[in-house]
Amino acid sequence: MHNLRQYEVPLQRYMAMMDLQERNERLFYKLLIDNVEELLPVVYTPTVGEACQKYGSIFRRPQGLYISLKEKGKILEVLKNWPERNIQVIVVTDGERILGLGDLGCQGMGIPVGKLSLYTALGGLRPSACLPVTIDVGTNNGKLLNDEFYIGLRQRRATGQEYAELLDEFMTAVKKNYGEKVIVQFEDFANHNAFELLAKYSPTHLVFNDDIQGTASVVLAGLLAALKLVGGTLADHTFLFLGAGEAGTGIAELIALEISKQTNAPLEETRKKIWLVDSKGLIVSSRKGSLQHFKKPWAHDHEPIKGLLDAVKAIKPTVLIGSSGVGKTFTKEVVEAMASINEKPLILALSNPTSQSECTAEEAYTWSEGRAIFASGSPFDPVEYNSRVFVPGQANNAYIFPGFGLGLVISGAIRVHDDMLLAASEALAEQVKQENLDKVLIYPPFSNIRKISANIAAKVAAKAYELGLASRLPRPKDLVKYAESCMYSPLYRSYR
Ligand SMILES: O=C([O-])CC(=O)C(=O)O
Ligand SMILES: [Mg+2]
Repeated sequence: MHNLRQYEVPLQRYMAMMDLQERNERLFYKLLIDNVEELLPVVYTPTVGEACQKYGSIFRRPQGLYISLKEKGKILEVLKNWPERNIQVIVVTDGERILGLGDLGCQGMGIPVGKLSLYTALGGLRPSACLPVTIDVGTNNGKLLNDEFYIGLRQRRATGQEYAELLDEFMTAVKKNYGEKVIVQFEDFANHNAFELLAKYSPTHLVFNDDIQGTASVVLAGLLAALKLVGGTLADHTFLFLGAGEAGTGIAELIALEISKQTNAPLEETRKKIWLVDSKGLIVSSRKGSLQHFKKPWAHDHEPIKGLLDAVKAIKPTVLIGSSGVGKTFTKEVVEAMASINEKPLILALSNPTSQSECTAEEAYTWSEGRAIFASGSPFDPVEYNSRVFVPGQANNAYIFPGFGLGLVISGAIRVHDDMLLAASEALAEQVKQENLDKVLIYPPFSNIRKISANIAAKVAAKAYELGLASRLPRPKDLVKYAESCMYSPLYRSYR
């Protein structure tokens, strides 16, 4: 840590950590686990975003497995080339929508690598059981296509049938090579592919889209915890989203599902408390004809409204959620409008990395005169306002996917079910203590994350057993203890 702290530039710390992962994996994990709050922003969001942008020029040794269009017809062979046989989790991207940074082609490899290092450090999966994969179908990023250091195929993205066939060969090869119980986590695909891939492979594979489902679960957990500060039930709230892509519609759907479970009202009804704004304005029924299919459930009856500020004034939300990937969109006027409608406005600026955050923590607290309950996808330091210290929460799927995956592994689950996402949310919300709420913090600190992950894993596994989706029998009695006993620790053995 002493050596690492000599570097002042975050990207240099990232490179030093990647070198360490290559040189001494056990020490890498020991360091990451013991200094999780300090190192998470280095190996993960936000620094991993910059690393992906500059991946070609900082490239030293390959990490992960690249599968390109050139491997078509040979993907099973390529998988067999990977030195580890016993894979439990794959994180795969095609690099088309890396965080809120857009198409970074196969430089997106930083994301599967980073996510999987959290699977090990936060969720306790063995490093050798983790396989990062980047599917290289080209890139539409002109800057990268002309960059002498670009490491991927220099062509525009394959689409349509060519794309679908490559992905299908990959999914088939994965199941053939690793069996039914390998988790495939889709990460940072563009909307048009993300929803389709999830729908297509959910019935036959153990698949999970972190941007749709993981983000939804972590946000729902924060909302459940926030109810202890604002009072009422979820059904008493009105939600407004800026951004109607994977995160926005995924979160909206999970909130609607939870309200429906709590109140026995049908989903079509509970969805009506949730409004979404996209780049063309409020999503309303008159737009239905031209909406992408994943937005259609959110087209409620209302006059058309163009901008976010007018939408806030018209809808009067109690909760404002940013999931558009566009930074600085929660302006002073927007936050002030939220603060004039609500005594304690709940504001979540989820887009990553920090540059894409809808507003900063300081802006949220200052513009709301210290009344906002705020969390963000990327980390922000505590803020002092009017001699009070506010600690912003990090509403990042890193809280959920490692424990969620551990729960799938320890139960031998063969499919993901929405009820498991709800179970994960409840498990995370339970870990928010009064001392956190006293600081207006709606997430627990990351310093306890392995304990949190074990609890999430236990709840997810319990749900898998309940639903008849678990294949590891008999069911262990104490699932928390069992989860903990399965977790990898980078221990140094004593030989004396
Ligand atoms: O990687 C993160 O920090 C969260 C995430 O999945 C994304 O922004 O796409
Ligand atoms: Mg993501």
